[in-house]
Amino acid sequence: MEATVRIILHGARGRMGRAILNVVGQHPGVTIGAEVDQGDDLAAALEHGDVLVDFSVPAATERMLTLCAARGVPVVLGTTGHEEEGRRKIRETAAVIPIVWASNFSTGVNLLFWLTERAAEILGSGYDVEIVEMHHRHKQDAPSGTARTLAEILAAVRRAQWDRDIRYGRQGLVGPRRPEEIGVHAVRGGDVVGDHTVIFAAPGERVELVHRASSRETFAHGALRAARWIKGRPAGLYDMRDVLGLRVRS
Ligand SMILES: NC(=O)C1=CN([C@@H]2O[C@H](COP(=O)(O)OP(=O)(O)OC[C@H]3O[C@@H](n4cnc5c(N)ncnc54)[C@H](OP(=O)(O)O)[C@@H]3O)[C@@H](O)[C@H]2O)C=CC1
Ligand SMILES: O=C(O)C1=N[C@H](C(=O)O)C[C@H](O)C1
Repeated sequence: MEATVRIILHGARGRMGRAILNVVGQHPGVTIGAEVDQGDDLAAALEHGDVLVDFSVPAATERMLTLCAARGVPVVLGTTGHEEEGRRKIRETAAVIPIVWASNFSTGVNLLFWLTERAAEILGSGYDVEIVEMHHRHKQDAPSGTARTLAEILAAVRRAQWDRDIRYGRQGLVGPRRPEEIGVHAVRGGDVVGDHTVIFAAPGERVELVHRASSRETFAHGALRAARWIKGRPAGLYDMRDVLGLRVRS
């Protein structure tokens, strides 16, 4: 008999919260213990579940993590758009409780992360790399968390310097492209769930790795899979590549 996992859903009335509520019935042993949004009593809600799943806003992260750490509640963290201070809080809290922090919970995007790392290693510095993402008109943060993760992967393989080499969009007399640049471009419009393209361009050829999400339920399934995975883990910072077994350890 499999253990049950009761979810505290933070951001329950949002687009992702609703997607999770739509699919949770397809995950045997996973139930919703509490639904929390802005203005609800998160501290009280934490008494009704084993794992908190968060798809809300970056401004809510600090308090949410403080409460979860105090009560030993593991966190599956999907919210994107944190500044450095918020990112630091997530890393520090992972010393106390287990956190799966993933900019994208879809299996396909996590394969894209893996393929991007391999392609960057194989193609090398002779190829110019650019990332293009497109999302719906309501998205608050840019570039997407997924685009940031892709840029981090490329920067690590190419030993790029983040502040100098990450190039967000281009405008004006920018001059020729420096080979070290990693271009990151955000497009917004309509109801696009989430598209990401990584371009490797050299004289004479171009490789493009593309992922297109057509339903938020793909992220919801991944987040529920992560919730089941994290229950009972030791404190630490994990991501979806750990959950899926795609982590390459050197
Ligand atoms: N990692 C991944 O795979 C994915 C990540 N995301 C990320 O998830 C986040 C949410 O996306 P989405 O669902 O589209 O956004 P929505 O704006 O649809 O939902 C956000 C939800 O958070 C609630 N909220 C706002 N402030 C607080 C607060 N202080 N405490 C608790 N809840 C709060 C909102 O309530 P109210 O409306 O009342 O303000 C709303 O219900 C974004 O950062 C997005 O980038 C999205 C998809 C996949
Ligand atoms: O806000 C969204 O919608 C999405 N956000 C995540 C991101 O910022 O990467 C993941 C997905 O692309 C949808």
